[in-house]
Amino acid sequence: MKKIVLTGGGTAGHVTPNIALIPRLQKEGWAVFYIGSYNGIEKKLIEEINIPYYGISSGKLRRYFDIKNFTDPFKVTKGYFEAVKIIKHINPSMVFSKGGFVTVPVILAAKRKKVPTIIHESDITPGLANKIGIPFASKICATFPQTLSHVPQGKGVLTGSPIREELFSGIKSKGFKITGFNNNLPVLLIIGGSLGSIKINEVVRKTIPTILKSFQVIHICGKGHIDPSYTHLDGYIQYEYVKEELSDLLACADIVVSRAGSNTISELLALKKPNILIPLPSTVSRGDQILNANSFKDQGFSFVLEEEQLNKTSLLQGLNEVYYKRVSYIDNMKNTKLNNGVDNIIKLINEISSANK
Ligand SMILES: CC(=O)N[C@H]1[C@@H](OP(=O)(O)OP(=O)(O)OC[C@H]2O[C@@H](n3ccc(=O)[nH]c3=O)[C@H](O)[C@@H]2O)O[C@H](CO)[C@@H](O)[C@@H]1O
Repeated sequence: MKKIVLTGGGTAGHVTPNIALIPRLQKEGWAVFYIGSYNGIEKKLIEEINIPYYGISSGKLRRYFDIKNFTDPFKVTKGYFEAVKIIKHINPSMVFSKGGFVTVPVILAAKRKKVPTIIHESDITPGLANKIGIPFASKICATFPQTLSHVPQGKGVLTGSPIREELFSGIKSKGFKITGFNNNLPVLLIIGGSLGSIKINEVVRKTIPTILKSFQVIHICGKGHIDPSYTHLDGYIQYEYVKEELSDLLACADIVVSRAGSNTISELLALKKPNILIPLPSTVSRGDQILNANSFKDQGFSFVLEEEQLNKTSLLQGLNEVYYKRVSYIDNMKNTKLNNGVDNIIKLINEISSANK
């Protein structure tokens, strides 16, 4: 049986694309294994779907000074030796890496064991872990066409982001049943990235009495960020993180407010959900979400609100504007050439593994 190792972790955005590929890989006869960190979000998400999971030591790679810069290289080195051992044991014919720090030792170990690697880059510019991995990879899959100019010529392939199949089969009435909502007012879904967003949560809660006059609100606020003092409000429901129910919740959402993580926005585009994007600012990231958001705005898919401008007034204006123009946003999204990446990536995996026999 052909064996493939998937790797990626740190945030859900580095795991859900791998999860999207698994059913198709299995259908095509691949035995799937996963390498992630000892305790990252990937461990929970992957073990839940019964894929053999191997944890390795993982350290963060930083471009800035931090006292941990002195200890993390040892963790990464330990992770490398663990990954070499695991890859030797599994003996896969392919490694597929979705990025995140934990993937660096895995890619280096695959190189040492002469196993070809494919990397997927979801954002417009490659993150640090993928930058380190790119020279060792056979191909780099990209969500955005602009990414191809950031990778060596001949290595980049525009595949799109793999999207979990179940997201396309959400049922509106089930979403209503889960939330207790109805058809009387439109539904607004708020999702602050896989970890939530304290800033978005804060402004949403300040504005909620006014928002509730026009919308019913599903608020996915991140682990540990549910505020019990708002649970009594009619038409407002909070979740920390949503798993299989996400498809039904999205099915009943008329518009969405979101961070601009690449996977979430690819999902919103695929499901044609008019949206307001509030990208993670460049003060706390490399600015990848700002590029993602502006690219979606330029294509007429999204309304962008910068976090620096986010307050009660701008949020309410944005909601009014997007709801009022929702049909034109949906029309723009119908014309996209950015597609679900599952087919393209599976094809590439099969091609590279056959060429390497
Ligand atoms: C803080 C940070 O580092 N953010 C990065 C991270 O974002 P983050 O991990 O937030 O990534 P994305 O928005 O890309 O993906 C989140 C994934 O989790 C899923 N989900 C989320 C919430 C929930 O309750 N249930 C659920 O299933 C979404 O549907 C999506 O599939 O990776 C992205 C892809 O490289 C980058 O663009 C982001 O800049």
